[in-house]
Amino acid sequence: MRQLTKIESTQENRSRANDYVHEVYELIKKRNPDEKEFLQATREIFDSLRPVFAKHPEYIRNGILERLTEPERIISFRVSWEDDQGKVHVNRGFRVQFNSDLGPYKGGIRFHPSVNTSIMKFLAFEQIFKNALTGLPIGAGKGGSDFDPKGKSEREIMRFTQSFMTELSKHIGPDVDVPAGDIGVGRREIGYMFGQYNRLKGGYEAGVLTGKDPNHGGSLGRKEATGYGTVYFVEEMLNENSLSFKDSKVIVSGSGNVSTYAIEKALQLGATVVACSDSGGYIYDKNGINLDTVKRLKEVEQKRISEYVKEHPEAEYHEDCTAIWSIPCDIALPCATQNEIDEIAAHMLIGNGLKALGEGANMPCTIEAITIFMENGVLFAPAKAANAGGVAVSAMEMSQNSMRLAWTEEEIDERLKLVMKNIYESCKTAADNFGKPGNLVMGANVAGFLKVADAMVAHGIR
Ligand SMILES: NC(=O)c1ccc[n+]([C@@H]2O[C@H](COP(=O)([O-])OP(=O)(O)OC[C@H]3O[C@@H](n4cnc5c(N)ncnc54)[C@H](O)[C@@H]3O)[C@@H](O)[C@H]2O)c1
Repeated sequence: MRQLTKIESTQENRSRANDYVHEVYELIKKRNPDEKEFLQATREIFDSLRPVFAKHPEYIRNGILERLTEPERIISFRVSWEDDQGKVHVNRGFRVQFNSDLGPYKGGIRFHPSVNTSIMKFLAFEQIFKNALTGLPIGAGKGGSDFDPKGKSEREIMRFTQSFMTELSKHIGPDVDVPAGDIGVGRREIGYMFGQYNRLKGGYEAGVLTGKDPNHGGSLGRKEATGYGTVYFVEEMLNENSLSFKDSKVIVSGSGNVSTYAIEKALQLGATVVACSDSGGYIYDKNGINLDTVKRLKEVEQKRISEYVKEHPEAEYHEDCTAIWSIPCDIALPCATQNEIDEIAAHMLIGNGLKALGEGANMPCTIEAITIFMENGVLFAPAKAANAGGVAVSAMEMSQNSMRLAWTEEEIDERLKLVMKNIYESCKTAADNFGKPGNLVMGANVAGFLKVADAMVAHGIR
């Protein structure tokens, strides 16, 4: 009889959890009908959380999901600036301060014409779980502008960035909100933002931004952290399954910050990277691409990846960047942008023998593509976990700034490796505990959620 009551109550909890998740998702859809990327990000998380609510009804009582999916604050502002010809332009700036239960808001700034409220919200929402997974004291935010840096002069970029920071500076601070870079925002833009912030505040607040130049308050190893961290995480996953990067054929999309250092680490671990891309197209070299050339073209000369074949005629250039996924490989590392791998790309990769995929970019695979990978036994490292190395080293930069000291590159790399290993273990354990062994998508969502949900319960309803 007692046994029966227990089973009934378990079933009751399960159905209450399903109803709760369904109701909250319907509410979010109704409230944000046009935000397709944000809805995609929430749906992907919600699917993982049903067993958590069945086991922990206290999260339902505390309205965790309703609160967790509504940003604490969204700031939207005008950014006016003058081009080199004296013409006035107006862009829109954003900062989404999503959740501060684990620390000051933390997350990058993106400059890209596609930036809108939905993209900012999806990125800031994902950041909640990612930052929680690092185990470091950071909340979650994201910001940016629909400004397109492509084709702009150095001075135009500086004027725009200063104008952007003039407004943003009212809403951030070392203990409030600490932005970093993302697409279109690298060390140069962070430098201009940092200069403008300090000018406006009349002081030197080293901890207000991360991703700074290591010669001026930045951390060694930050530039490399996301790409290296992704490869460290994927290597953990491969080793667990008696595989490794050594002698593997790898494709990395993009040729920006994350891609470059994912390529570098994969090469160091003995892989051959046969292709990379930019938004114009991709290069393919069956013998392995030359990273020095990619770095010079992208980091120094700011040129298109198509220029690569002028120096390496043995390589091929193709204009459609999405066709990069038609090249056979053992490991795919999408490191460019959201939704770059859909069902068609997933089927092509699997047909060509893909064994593992690590998401270096944020949400690079559609939900349908993820399902296809999992159903076909591809080892899958989700972005929230795999690309958390960047924000982890950003948090280390905050620590160094507070202590007014600098750790060595070796110290940072050791800490990064440890963080990525711990994230892998937390994801694996959470997946085991909630009945989906080996499912790192579920593991990452659940492990990140538990950390932030417990803090939200502890901090009361607000
Ligand atoms: N920079 C970080 O520390 C960090 C941390 C975590 C996650 N991310 C995520 O990683 C991704 C890349 O960020 P980044 O900092 O390297 O930006 P970046 O601007 O340095 O590089 C982006 C690269 O992607 C290319 N690209 C853009 N759209 C493309 C497309 N449709 N197909 C192929 N290539 C395309 C660009 O040409 C560029 O080479 C983003 O999703 C970002 O949110 C970045």
